[in-house]
Amino acid sequence: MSDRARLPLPETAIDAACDALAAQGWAALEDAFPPPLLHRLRAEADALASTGRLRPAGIGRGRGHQARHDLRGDATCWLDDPACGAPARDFLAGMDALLTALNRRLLLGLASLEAHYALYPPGARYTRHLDRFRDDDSRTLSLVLYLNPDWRPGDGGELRLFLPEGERDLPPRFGHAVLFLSDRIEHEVLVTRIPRYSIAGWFRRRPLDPLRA
Ligand SMILES: O=C(O)CCC(=O)C(=O)O
Ligand SMILES: [Fe+2]
Repeated sequence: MSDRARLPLPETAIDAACDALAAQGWAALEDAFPPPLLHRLRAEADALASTGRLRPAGIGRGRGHQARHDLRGDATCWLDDPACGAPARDFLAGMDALLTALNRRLLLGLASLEAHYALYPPGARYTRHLDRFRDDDSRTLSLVLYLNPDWRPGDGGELRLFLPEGERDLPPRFGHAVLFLSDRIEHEVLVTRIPRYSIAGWFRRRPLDPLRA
């Protein structure tokens, strides 16, 4: 079966994710993505890394943007960059279907997804933060998909969620994904000991005042 035929994600996985999002503000999606697509995404991320297309990320937005490698050590490339090809397009097309399903079930009013490949080199981390910018509240639902076939316990790079009941560490295992409410769930990427690959994305609502966005 082609990747396209296996996307959107299985209805059962989407239903379970919506239930978890409504109940607790976050959801793990384990093994919902087709492995051939995951391997193509990882190959594209490797190619971007080896051709210098991944750029050091920063924190904040617009004039508040700063490079702070002590706080955030990943390098990124947006999936709509001309350097990205069919794997990124197939992923984005599948996520369009997920967006529609999320809107139908949870009435979130999501309008678009922005997503980037991210590579955290050994020693990198991303300290505790919320994904919503102070001056832009359109990021609504965060999505992270992990692309690390060789990850083993002890390699680090877990995503730590700060939840009312305590901390929860999610390993960046190949094909695992997590969704969480961007304005609600504080999180942190623990120091990784291996190169850690992912796609991080944000489903956005239309800004309330598009002229100011
Ligand atoms: O890669 C992850 O697990 C989370 C990344 C993250 O928090 C971000 O890019 O805002
Ligand atoms: Fe984040």
